[in-house]
Amino acid sequence: MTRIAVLPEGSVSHEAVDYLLGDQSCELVHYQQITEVFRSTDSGNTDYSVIPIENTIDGSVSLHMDWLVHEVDIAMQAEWIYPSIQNLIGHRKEFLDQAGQLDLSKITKVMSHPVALPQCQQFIREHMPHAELESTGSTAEAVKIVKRSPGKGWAAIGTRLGAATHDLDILAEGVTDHHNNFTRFVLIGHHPIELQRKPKGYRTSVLVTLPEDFPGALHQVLSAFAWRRLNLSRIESRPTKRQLGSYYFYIEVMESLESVLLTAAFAEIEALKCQVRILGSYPSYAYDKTLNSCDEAGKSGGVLND
Ligand SMILES: O=C(O)C(=O)Cc1ccccc1
Repeated sequence: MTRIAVLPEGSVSHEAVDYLLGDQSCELVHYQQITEVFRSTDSGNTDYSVIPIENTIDGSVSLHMDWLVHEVDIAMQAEWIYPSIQNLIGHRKEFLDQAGQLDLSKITKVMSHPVALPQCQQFIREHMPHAELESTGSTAEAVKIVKRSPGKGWAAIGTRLGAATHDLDILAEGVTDHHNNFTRFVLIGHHPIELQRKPKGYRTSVLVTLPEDFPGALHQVLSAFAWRRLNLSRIESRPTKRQLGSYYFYIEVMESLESVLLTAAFAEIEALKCQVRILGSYPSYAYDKTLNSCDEAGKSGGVLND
């Protein structure tokens, strides 16, 4: 059976891969840290890894992008987006006032994944301005730590599945500051994956490194796509880590590598003496909330007082 490495049970990544797979059965292998998720497919222990790479509010997940580029050589085989509708989770009875109402200002520490905390900044500032913030390897790990530490006034930001997995209370739901909050995930592996779901299109991700001392090089790279009417969905510069001021460009094109237009564009870019490294050419799946049993969208956010 296909084995897929993913962050712990109850993490956003776990919900997201469940959603992508639907009824398709695969064995999920859970790891505490994203570096272990990467290594697992790199060493052949699993066939694929689930990696969150971009978020509506926080932008690129730089650590994960850097691992994809510098630490492993594993192709992107699918991408999809999934909503991050986070919840505040804790031991409810710790935060009740004398009237039996939930008082979130009693919370002393909020723990979560570093991508989830910035998504809920305003909510945290408004309801628990004095709480300390602490990053964990995943939202699910934060829930687990809170579960094991009753009486300390700690709370976690995490998923419904995380609260259910660790049998902890949801204190407030939909606590992200912007409700149109999605995360883009990629499935990386050494072979294409057959999914039952129908893709909405194809994408190709590529790294382009410009030659030194070449005025207008980026302009010419972009022209190779533009005049062929190839749409780009993302472009980002990242340090090569070789010397200060040296960057590569991560570019996503909304086209499959089977397109002759795209291969011609890459040939043109290489003729400009740029280095082209293809990270993957893969199907892209749209989000359809009618297919999602975990979906909390549509619920009004707020503190749960009953
Ligand atoms: O920590 C998790 O649950 C993850 O899967 C990483 C993450 C965190 C926040 C938004 C999307 C993914």
